[in-house]
Amino acid sequence: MLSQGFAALDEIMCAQTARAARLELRGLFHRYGTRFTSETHRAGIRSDLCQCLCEHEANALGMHHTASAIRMLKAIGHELTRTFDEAFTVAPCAQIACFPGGGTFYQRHGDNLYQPMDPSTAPSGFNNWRAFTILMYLNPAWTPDDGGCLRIYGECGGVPPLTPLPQDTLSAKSSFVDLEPLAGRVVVFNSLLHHEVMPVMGIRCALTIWIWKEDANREKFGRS
Ligand SMILES: O=C(O)CCC(=O)C(=O)O
Ligand SMILES: [Fe+2]
Repeated sequence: MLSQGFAALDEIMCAQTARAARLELRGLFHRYGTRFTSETHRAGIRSDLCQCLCEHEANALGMHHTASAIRMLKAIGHELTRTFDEAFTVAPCAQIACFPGGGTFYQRHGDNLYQPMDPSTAPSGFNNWRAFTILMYLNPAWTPDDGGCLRIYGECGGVPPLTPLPQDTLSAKSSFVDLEPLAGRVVVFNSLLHHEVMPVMGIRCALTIWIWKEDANREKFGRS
């Protein structure tokens, strides 16, 4: 994974449980809408319904399949971070997200960004302290007509996980892979890698957990 910056693991959760978790997510959004700010919607960056949800909150809401999916993602996160010497934290809560179809999308972005600065004005640094993104998809019977592939661009800086990427790997010309959001599929990638959700025609649900790198940015960015 470290040489290319991402990995996909299939059938980590059985299709039945993924289907049940997806129903729970859809039920939650149907009942309560989303607490997530619509800033990013207004700016045309993303058009999913999305919010933060912890395992205990999922259980309290009776979303037990979702809770077990969050637990699974966190366990994968803990396994992954055990393989590094550096200090990482697995975020306590997940992001839950459903794209309602109709061409909804999440435009190309990095979950973290490295901003090289002129050293005479400001230190270079990362935008936040996400190191790895771990996603699980919950979409049984997904077909190519449903769209919604996760497109991951470019190459990764490899070890250590937050090695800045050369800027040209982030250019529009960089190569990409498309991964379908299949039920039970887990995708892990370096949070610096650019990625986007291609136009979604079906209803596409996913859970995300981020792994944080403990560093000076922690003070700057807080625990969000
Ligand atoms: O759902 C996906 O495949 C990716 C979502 C994403 O990029 C994000 O929430 O930052
Ligand atoms: Fe992202």
